[in-house]
Amino acid sequence: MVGLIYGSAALALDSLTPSQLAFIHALPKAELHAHLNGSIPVSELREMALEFNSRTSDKAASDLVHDGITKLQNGVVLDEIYDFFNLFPAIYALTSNPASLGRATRAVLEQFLGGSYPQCTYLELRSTPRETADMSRLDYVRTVLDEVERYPKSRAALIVSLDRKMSAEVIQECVGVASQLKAEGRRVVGVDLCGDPQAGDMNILGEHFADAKKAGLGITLHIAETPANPADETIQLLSYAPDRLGHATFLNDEAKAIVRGNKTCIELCLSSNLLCKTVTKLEDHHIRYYLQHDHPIAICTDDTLPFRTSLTGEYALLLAAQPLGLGLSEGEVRRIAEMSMAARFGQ
Ligand SMILES: CNc1ncnc2c1ncn2[C@@H]1O[C@H](COP(=O)(O)O)[C@@H](O)[C@H]1O
Repeated sequence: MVGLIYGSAALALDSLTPSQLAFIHALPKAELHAHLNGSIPVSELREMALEFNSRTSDKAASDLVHDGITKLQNGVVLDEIYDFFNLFPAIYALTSNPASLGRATRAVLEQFLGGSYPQCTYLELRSTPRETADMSRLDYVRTVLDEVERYPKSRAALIVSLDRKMSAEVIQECVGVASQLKAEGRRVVGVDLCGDPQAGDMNILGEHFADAKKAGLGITLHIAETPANPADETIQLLSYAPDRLGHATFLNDEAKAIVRGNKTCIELCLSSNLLCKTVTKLEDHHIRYYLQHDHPIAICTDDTLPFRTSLTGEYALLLAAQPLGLGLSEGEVRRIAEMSMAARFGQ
């Protein structure tokens, strides 16, 4: 199933010739940066919302869900990136027990890996373990893994996300859950740091990332996603020796030198950055810098639900002629896809 897409990615996709589209479909590529609760197909979420509202007598919860889903269906317009995080309470109300979380995960996996033209060859899905009245964080991760592991190892794996707002105790619990499940042979391949880019204390993270590394997990961090992220925070996050980085939009020269020296793969999400207004226009996107330096990158979707995009759409933004796309050659796009496959944690 390929979800409907809108905006820049849809325009770029529409401008491609049939042979260019066939080229993108045939390209082996990895989706390495997709947040589970931000990637639920809107049709599935709408059904889940109808069922939720028919069951609940909690008027406030029902209104929250109704308003949230209506917004997502109509297309979200964000004034700035911080508006984005307000979308999640409505979605979280719908994925708060093992049955609904499993159902949402199945739909996300099918969206990326199913159909005649799967969006990607391999998906490294990520999600933040949530404790609710109906599940512990361990139950949460097990529920997601049960769905991920329906696909072969060569197609799907899970990254456990840590939210910047989590306390040290909860971070320790999440890294413990990820390490335990990996040791049990479950398909957890890494940990991520995500959430509101201005929240949290980045000083508490070092020992937990060291533990994750010891457990054999890859580390990816959302870094310098906004201009408000201070340079010393970025340098501190880089000192945790991440294997990949998300966004890395506002790196200064010192940070760029470290990242280039370590050849750290950058997960780039073009539509996400444009819609969150951290990048003004496609031609100004920091992908250009990394391409100029032949630095490892992976093109990813981030959150297909609010950003109304798909991985095929994001690749169309690479290939489409300017001004709809970056006008890269098929050779350049192939090289980018190869870099995404080379940066998988679960190889
Ligand atoms: C715009 N770019 C972004 N920057 C930072 N964090 C993001 C994000 N997009 C999503 N998330 C994080 O992922 C969670 C949803 O998926 P899961 O509940 O984990 O499956 C969001 O609540 C947010 O913490």
